[in-house]
Amino acid sequence: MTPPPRRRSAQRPAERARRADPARQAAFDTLRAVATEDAYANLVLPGLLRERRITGRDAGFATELAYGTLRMQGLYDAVLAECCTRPLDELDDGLLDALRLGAHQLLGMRVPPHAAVSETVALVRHQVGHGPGGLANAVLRRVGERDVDAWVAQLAPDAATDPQGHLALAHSHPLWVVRAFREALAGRGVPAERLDDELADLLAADNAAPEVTLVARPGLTEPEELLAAGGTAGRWSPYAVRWPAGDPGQLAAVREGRAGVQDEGSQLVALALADAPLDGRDERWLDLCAGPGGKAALLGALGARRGASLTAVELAPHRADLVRHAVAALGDAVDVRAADGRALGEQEPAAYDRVLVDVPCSGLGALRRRAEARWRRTPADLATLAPLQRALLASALDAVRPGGVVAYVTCSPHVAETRLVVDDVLRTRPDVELLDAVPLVDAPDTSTLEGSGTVQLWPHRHGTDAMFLALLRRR
Ligand SMILES: C[S@@+](CC[C@H](N)C(=O)[O-])C[C@H]1O[C@@H](n2cnc3c(N)ncnc32)[C@H](O)[C@@H]1O
Repeated sequence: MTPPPRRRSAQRPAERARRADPARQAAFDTLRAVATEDAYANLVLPGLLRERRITGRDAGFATELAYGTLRMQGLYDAVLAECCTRPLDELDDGLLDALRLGAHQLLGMRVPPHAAVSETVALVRHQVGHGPGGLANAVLRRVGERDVDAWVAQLAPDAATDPQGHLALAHSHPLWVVRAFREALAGRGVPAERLDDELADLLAADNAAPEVTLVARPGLTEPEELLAAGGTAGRWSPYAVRWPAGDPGQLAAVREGRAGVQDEGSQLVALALADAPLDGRDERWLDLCAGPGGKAALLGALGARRGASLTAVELAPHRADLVRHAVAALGDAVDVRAADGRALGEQEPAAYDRVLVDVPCSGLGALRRRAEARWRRTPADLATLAPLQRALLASALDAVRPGGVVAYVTCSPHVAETRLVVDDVLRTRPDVELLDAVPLVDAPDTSTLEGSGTVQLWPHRHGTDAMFLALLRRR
């Protein structure tokens, strides 16, 4: 992708400093694309690394620098504001991004302070100008006077009187997200005296780089093939293999669609739907929100082994293409359609035996994967998503036959997207009952709430995304 245009102050060429090193430059360009093009860092950076042939340790450095800086931006901005004589919103945008990168090298990575400062100053001089280079030098020297714990102690609200405000700054999450997570943990039965500790663990897990997990699609390959290539066994899913390092796209099984990259939480919810007890016919499965197709590929593979076909519906045509790609190795066992899932229940009432409705959601359960997401999402998103989630679930329930099972899934633990949606449907549809999903998910502590029947996975407990699952049966 093309890096965003660079703003440069007028100066003679002789004053231009040496180029920044390629890894820092790639991280900087990623931050600029996120800010100016609404881009996703996890899509931009790998492209830049490939294009510029940045590999190995340098690629690892650029990745940690870009993603870590984006995650920790809330904390770093507070530190930078303290160290800068001018308000941050008056700074050149590129300068501010470079300062954030410098702060992460000083406070979040083991970069020697002199290198963190001098390389960032070189980046600023090259990208922004000579004068701002001086400012960057002064600000970063002040940032480096304390370590991250000392900065948190100085700048965060008092943990005793404002525990959530403290955690929000210390773990660099927006306060509304911290509050939503706390409510979600409390709603899952975490006792009051443990809430803030568990909340801190959850926020910390969001700031750690997630490991790559593969799925060996049943019938197409075995986990052994991936283990022999260097993976280690997954924790919960029998099809999961943890991939330690390197590009899994280089594996033949992944290239050929016999395996894929998939979080273990996503595998577990698809497996729970496939394993849910069912009387009678079990031949027609449906995935109502299929793009980009990870769960469709696993369900399609599981179904094919049992003689069931899968229909995969996705609204966005380009995402329907991604689903086609993901399920290509399954041949005609999966029928992919670009269509509005909200209409399907009316178009094909009571036609399916098992239905997955993995609704569009805030993604608050996958913040560790999308470094910038926490700063983009707002509480207003939940209001937009709520009617869509309810309409898709209603359509899924209409599309399933009496006796059939619907899995309502979100990649968010927010009560508005999980419990409230399920409570509403159980209140308004007497033809729907909640099944106990907990025994169908082979992982511990998915519900500390006795008898809730729904499953909540957590990054800090399970190492998965915070997936939510409710299994509903049409009576
Ligand atoms: C959470 S994602 C699904 C992830 C997918 N199950 C997987 O495992 O790869 C939700 C998907 O629903 C799609 N979507 C949104 N509105 C839809 C609608 N009305 N009908 C069908 N799909 C929709 C989005 O484009 C998005 O691809």
